[in-house]
Amino acid sequence: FPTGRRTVFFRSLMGLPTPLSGDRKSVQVVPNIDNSSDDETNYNSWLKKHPCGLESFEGIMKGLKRKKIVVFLDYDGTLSPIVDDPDRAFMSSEMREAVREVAKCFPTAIISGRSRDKVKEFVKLSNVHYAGSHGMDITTAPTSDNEVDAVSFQPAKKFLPVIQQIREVLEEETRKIEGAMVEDNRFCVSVHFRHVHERDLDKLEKKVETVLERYPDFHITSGKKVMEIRPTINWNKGHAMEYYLHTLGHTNEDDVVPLYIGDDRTDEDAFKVIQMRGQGIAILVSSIPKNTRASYSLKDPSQVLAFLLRLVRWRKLSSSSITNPLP
Ligand SMILES: O=P(O)(O)OC[C@H]1O[C@H](O[C@H]2O[C@H](CO)[C@@H](O)[C@H](O)[C@H]2O)[C@H](O)[C@@H](O)[C@@H]1O
Repeated sequence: FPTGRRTVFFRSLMGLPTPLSGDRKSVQVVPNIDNSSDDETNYNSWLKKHPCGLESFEGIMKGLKRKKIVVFLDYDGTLSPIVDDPDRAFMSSEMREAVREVAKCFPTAIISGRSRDKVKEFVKLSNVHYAGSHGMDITTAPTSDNEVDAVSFQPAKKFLPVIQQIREVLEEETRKIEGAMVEDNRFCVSVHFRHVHERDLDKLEKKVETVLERYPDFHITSGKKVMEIRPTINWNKGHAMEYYLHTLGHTNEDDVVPLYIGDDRTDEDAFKVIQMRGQGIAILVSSIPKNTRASYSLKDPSQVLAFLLRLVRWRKLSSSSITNPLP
């Protein structure tokens, strides 16, 4: 990176304000001035470019009655609100029921940065497909009660022993930085800094960078107050989405419409795939303006819930109107 870009990159990585900084809960390094009316104006003008998925629902679904919709959902920040403790990012029972119903109507996959086991433990549904580690650990749902998830693709499998080694080194190196937390996401590792004091952020960043110098096959991506260490392979959430479309038998079909809802930078890879396909619905979950490839937006997980419920209602009404067309 040239120095300027590098600074912007690391500032964004550390959650510090940048020209594109997205997370409202970023560390406050500027005086606390009340900018709420500016914020609202900016959000409203951003909404014109990325209209609310609820308000645009009819327009989005127009002409899709006979199409095969395949639903993809991110977990943190989409199905569950962002909370302080990653181990307590539970989804509500209403959300669980809504996802269960969605999955009865459409093939549905959850693609998360978490380890697959952990996200499944949170979601607790057997009728959805799960992909953990940002799509690097893909399974398909059982087709009968006595089956288990079938592991279908793990493109980073050969890195597994090294990833576990990196996790141990990071745990050791960051142990003395108060608030830092290392999370094992199986094919990737998260270093959380939500609770790290601002004065220690640089130190943490340098420690993680120094560790990674020893592992040239790995790189860091950034999420919400988290550094994600992952193997450098050409595989992301967008590839995972395409993999599912292929596995579910929807390759090259013109009438297949992927619908992806996600809140984070890693979800942009899936939005990009949808944009390139020229068919599909990409929805960003955000309560602040963000640079995104998604066409639509939802403010927070409560709007995601409302959208999913509406989707189920729409499917039920549209299938009855297809089976029993009006005279
Ligand atoms: O792809 P996702 O399912 O969105 O996973 C991305 C990361 O999500 C989790 O961290 C984020 O949510 C936590 C709980 O709300 C929050 O405390 C943390 O600050 C956020 O970054 C998860 O813990 C990470 O491992 C995932 O990489």
